[in-house]
Amino acid sequence: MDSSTILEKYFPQLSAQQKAQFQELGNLYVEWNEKINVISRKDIEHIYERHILHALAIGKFQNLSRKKVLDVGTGGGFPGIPLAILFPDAEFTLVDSIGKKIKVVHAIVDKLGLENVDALHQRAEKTKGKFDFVVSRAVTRMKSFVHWVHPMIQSEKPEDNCGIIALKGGDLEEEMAEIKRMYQEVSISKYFSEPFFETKKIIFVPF
Ligand SMILES: C[S@@+](CC[C@H](N)C(=O)[O-])C[C@H]1O[C@@H](n2cnc3c(N)ncnc32)[C@H](O)[C@@H]1O
Repeated sequence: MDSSTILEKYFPQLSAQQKAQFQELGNLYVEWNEKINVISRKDIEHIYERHILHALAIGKFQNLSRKKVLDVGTGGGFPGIPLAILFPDAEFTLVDSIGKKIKVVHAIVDKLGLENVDALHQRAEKTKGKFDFVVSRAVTRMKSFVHWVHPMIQSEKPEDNCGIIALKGGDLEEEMAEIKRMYQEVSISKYFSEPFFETKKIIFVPF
């Protein structure tokens, strides 16, 4: 499986180390997905587009360099692991309530030598610490999500941006009306031209 074409098209500044890590990442998911289902099996052949590039859309929306980032309900590491490769100077904490998924995250992080990722087997609501951004994909409705994570969001520098950045799809009007907060919706097609992204959105809830 070759990552270079699709990732380098949108991220031409990747270092040789990042390119090698992304290349290895696809191979590791193929290997692990045979043992533990972290990605829908029919999707594994599209891992670079539908999972890795999808996760990296967050990096197009917000520069996470030197930020503290929490990925809630990371499953096998999405969006956290691709973002940790893209932003080696940011600190990532990945949590999931299913232990075997965190086991996959640990194995992948070790194999890639990622030093900026901490992966914890725990429920989102129990997470300790403060983060600039909480990211997620496909975890729960935004109303519950805001409730879980709002105590954990706080920028160390009050003048900086902070909040929730979620990858979502489809019609979100009803779901987002429930949160009764300001938010921003950005179509991922703005960044990536593949038809897969036509219905995909980034939702930013500032805090
Ligand atoms: C559909 S999967 C998505 C996984 C990953 N974010 C992705 O996009 O591939 C949802 C994940 O959220 C996790 N999850 C759901 N509720 C959670 C909670 N309260 N705390 C931590 N993890 C939770 C589940 O265990 C599951 O791994």
